[in-house]
Amino acid sequence: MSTANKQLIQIKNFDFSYGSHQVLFDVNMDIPEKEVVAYIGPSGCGKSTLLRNMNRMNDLVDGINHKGDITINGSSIYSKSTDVIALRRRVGMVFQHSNPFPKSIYENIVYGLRIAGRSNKAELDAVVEKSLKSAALWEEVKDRLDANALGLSGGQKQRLCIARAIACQPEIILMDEPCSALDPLATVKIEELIHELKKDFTIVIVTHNMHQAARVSDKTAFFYMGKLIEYDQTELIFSNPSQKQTEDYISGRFG
Ligand SMILES: Nc1ncnc2c1ncn2[C@@H]1O[C@H](COP(=O)(O)OP(=O)(O)OP(=O)(O)O)[C@@H](O)[C@H]1O
Repeated sequence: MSTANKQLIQIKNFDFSYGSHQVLFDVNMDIPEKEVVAYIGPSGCGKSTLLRNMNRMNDLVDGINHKGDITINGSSIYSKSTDVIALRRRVGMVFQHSNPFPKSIYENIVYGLRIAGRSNKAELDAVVEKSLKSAALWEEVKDRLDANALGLSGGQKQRLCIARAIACQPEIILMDEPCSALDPLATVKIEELIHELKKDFTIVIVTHNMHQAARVSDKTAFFYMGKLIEYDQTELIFSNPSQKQTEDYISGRFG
């Protein structure tokens, strides 16, 4: 049973502000290992901000403040001893608009490994094949690994970005509206991929697409104005939410 999975990520009494603008209020949430959690809620409710805190991407923004904590495997990501680069390797990220580097398909995948000083060709070749297979892209690109990644289709570029994240052997993959720029067919492929990936990874996905949240996730969190209103099994959220705001949102009455 998926509910028996251990809690990998714990978000505790988490507040977050950009300067004087507080955008998250006392968020508490446990995320189980090897499950998919969807963040839903109206625009500006703080979903992406929370996601970007989980690998400290927000550190790059000036004037930010947080209270509370986020732990992974029991260790605070904010502790003085946290190596932020290593954290971002453990907690990979895929963005709304795919962002391959203007390099070959091969070099995109091994980019993180090269930065980490790994240069053994046999090792890199193996990582490229494994990562592209995991991202369901290998068959489409195995004969043109030296081709520029910018020549791939939108859906292929997004799967390449997922493969690039996988190559760093993360435990967690954060996805910020990964399908919003894709056509329905490419979206289906990514959703099927998410099902496969959860065998090996814990996935948190921000989506505006209610059907997508219902299809891909085990648990769903509904946010409204920076507060976590409801967090439960996806089936329950979509069939019998306990909060009226959740019901109004998923039934399209607001947002
Ligand atoms: N870098 C930033 N600097 C200042 N304010 C920001 C920054 N990023 C986001 N915000 C503000 O924080 C609030 C929450 O934004 P966030 O992007 O987290 O919401 P969201 O729920 O993901 O929205 P959307 O669904 O539209 O992407 C918004 O008011 C937004 O304007």
